[in-house]
Amino acid sequence: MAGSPMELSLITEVILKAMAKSLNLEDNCFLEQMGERSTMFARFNLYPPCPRPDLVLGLKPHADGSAITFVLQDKEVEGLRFLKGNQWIRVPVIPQALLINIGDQAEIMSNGIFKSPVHRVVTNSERERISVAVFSSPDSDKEIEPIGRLVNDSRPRPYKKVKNYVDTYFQYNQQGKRPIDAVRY
Ligand SMILES: O=C(O)CCC(=O)C(=O)O
Ligand SMILES: [Fe+2]
Repeated sequence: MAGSPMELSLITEVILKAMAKSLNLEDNCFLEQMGERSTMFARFNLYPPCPRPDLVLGLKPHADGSAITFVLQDKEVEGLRFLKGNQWIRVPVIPQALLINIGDQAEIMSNGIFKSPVHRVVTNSERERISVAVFSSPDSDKEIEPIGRLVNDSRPRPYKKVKNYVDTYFQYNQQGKRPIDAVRY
């Protein structure tokens, strides 16, 4: 499995460079905001079987606080859903695949061009499900902000400069609010 911290930090670099390229920006512009000491933390999720999936979620709706997130899903049991419009879209099981998700900090750096999608996990009445999520975030001492070239009259800048967004994220999440709203003008 691709998944050692070294490999994931290399993949983070490749993805952030490709994202910058796709917007005709300097390859390293997102990476520079990540700083020298960008961080990665892993969350291991275990969703036990639940007799009432209609009543109980495995993980409540949220968007990730990272720049990007890697998710290694269960090899057999699906459960992840992304919100598109007002519909929850099912993510299929693809054994060994790493799902890469955009987090709030990539939304901020890209001035909202890349969206950090809301997602949730449903429970399964018969089977347990496991997943591993690795959150790749900027150095907590580094200030991030929308890249200057992405700010213009038709896309004014909705986000303030922010440092240590992960802290804000957890405070807001705790209160049941969408953390990215804390850094909007
Ligand atoms: O269990 C999953 O597939 C996704 C987990 C997730 O969204 C998270 O840990 O933030
Ligand atoms: Fe998530």
